[in-house]
Amino acid sequence: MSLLKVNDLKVHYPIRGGFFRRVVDSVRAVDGISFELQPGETYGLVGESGCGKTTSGRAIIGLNKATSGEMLFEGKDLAKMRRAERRKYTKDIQMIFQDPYSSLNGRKNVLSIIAEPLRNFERLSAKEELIKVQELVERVGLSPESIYKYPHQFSGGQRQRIGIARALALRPKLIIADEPVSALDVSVQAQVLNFMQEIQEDFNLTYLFISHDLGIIQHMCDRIGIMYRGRFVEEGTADEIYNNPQHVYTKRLIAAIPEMNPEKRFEKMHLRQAINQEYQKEYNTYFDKDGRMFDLKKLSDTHSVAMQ
Ligand SMILES: Nc1ncnc2c1ncn2[C@@H]1O[C@H](COP(=O)(O)OP(=O)(O)OP(=O)(O)O)[C@@H](O)[C@H]1O
Repeated sequence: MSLLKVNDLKVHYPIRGGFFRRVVDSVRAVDGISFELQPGETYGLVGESGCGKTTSGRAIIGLNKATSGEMLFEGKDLAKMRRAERRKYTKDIQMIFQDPYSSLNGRKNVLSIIAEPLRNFERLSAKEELIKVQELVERVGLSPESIYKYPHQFSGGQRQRIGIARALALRPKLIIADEPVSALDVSVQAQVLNFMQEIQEDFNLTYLFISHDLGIIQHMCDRIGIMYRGRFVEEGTADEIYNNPQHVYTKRLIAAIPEMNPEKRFEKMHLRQAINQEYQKEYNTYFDKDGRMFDLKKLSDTHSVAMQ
């Protein structure tokens, strides 16, 4: 059984207007996406800013309400659960946020920050709690004395490690990582990503990895869903997406990855021009007469694309 099965998920934000602030329209942030996460895999959600990646992650963890659709976690629909029932799953699904500084309470020391989820869910004595927090802090590569320090006393990479320790405290099954390294220096990004891969094995974690950066997604993910305006345009294994992209939008995203090798830059510029021409010439293959994406069509067991 898949760990998480998302079925036709929609999240629409109401737009209110007029004197009575009535709902006059809605933003279709997520407009019918479906995907599954298998235990132990890393699934990447990728797309440009505003395509609905964060909203999808927040709906799964319960920070945004789903307008419709299913989110089956180990077969149980999170979307239909009441608050109290859903709380049980808070232990199993945790989130790591983009900006480790604003997601950690600056007035609390590391001990309180990491102990907070434990206090909410486990009845530990002060000593047991201290031991557990110390183990977690060491596991994420920080010194034992770190627990008495405050977030501003750490570097960005270290703060993200504190966020990870906090997410790990309840031994979750699924971690939703929303742009976990975008706020970090490039030199630190690789360290944090490699560390996330290391703990994935140790803690048996499944990741839903959200990023606009295809380079990072390629490094981290087994399978990838490409989002565009609240919908999927393509889904496949990392290899299928990178080496055999089918949708013009996926091709565009891949061609936009900066080329480090100066000899290949010219080649890449030509590729981008060719894709732009394809976009104009073949528009009807990818979008219907109202400019909407088609539904995903299966090309193989693992590869699907939204084409006519
Ligand atoms: N609370 C909200 N109320 C109204 N519209 C919202 C709200 N949050 C997000 N949106 C809109 O929903 C759409 C999707 O936003 P979302 O943040 O999920 O995208 P994203 O792909 O994660 O982008 P980014 O990488 O910039 O965070 C955008 O058009 C955004 O403006």
